[in-house]
Amino acid sequence: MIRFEQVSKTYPGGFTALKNLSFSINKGEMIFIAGHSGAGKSTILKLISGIVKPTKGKVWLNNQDLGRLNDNQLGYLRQHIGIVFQDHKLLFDRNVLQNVMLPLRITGYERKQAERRARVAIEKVGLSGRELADPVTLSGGEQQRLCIARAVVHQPGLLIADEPSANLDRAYALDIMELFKTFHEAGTTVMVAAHDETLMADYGHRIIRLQEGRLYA
Ligand SMILES: Nc1ncnc2c1ncn2[C@@H]1O[C@H](COP(=O)(O)OP(=O)(O)OP(=O)(O)O)[C@@H](O)[C@H]1O
Repeated sequence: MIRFEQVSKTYPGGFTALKNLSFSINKGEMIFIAGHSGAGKSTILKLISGIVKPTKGKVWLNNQDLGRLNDNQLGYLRQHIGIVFQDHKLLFDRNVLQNVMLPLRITGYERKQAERRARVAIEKVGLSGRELADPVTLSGGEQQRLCIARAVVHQPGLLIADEPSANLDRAYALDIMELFKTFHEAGTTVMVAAHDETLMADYGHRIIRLQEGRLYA
C-alpha cells in the first residue's frame, strides 16, 4: 500500500530530515514508527499524506507516485487518509459533533448525512453523550479521541497518527493504542508514530525505528 524508495527529505534552509529511506507497508497492516524527537517521524507521515514532497526518491501510495500528483489529485487522495495531527487542530469555537462533521461538510456531504456519520464515529471512540460539549471542556485523552473520530469519520483505508498519546498518562496512552487496534482489526491500515517505544511493545506489530533520519534495526 505504501512504498518508500530511497527517499530523502531536505527542508528549505538545508536540514536533511530523512536520508535514503526505503521500506514498504502492506494493506491492512498496523505499524509503528519509533524514534526520538527530531528523528523524522512526522516527516514520514507528511510525505505519505502529500503535505511535503521528497527531495529525492519516490513515495508510492496505492501504486501512485505521490511526487507526480497535482494538488487536486493529492486533495482527492487525502480524502482516503485519516490523519491525527500532533497538534490536534481542533476547532474550539465548535462543539464535538461539529468538529467531527466538518471534514464531511467540506467534501460536500449534506448536513443530515454528515451528522449521522459523525455520531457513529463519536460512538466508536467512546465519546457518546459528549456531542454538544465544547472541546475545551474535554480531558486530554477525550480530546485525542475526538481527533480520532474526526480522522475516521470518512472511513479511510489508511489511518495515520502523529504522537497521539504524547501528553497523556500511560493508562490513557494505552487506551488510545487500543482504540487504534480496533480500527486495525476492522481492516484499516494503521500507522502510529511515537517516541515511547514501550507503548508499542505488547502489540507484536512491526516497528520502523528511526534515528537521525535513517532506519536502524
Ligand atoms: N518545515 C521544516 N523546516 C525545517 N526543518 C524542519 C521542518 N520540519 C521539520 N524539520 C526538522 O526536521 C527534523 C525532523 O523533524 P520531524 O518533525 O519529522 O521529527 P519527529 O521525529 O516527528 O520529531 P517530533 O516528535 O519532535 O515531532 C527536525 O530536526 C526538525 O527540526
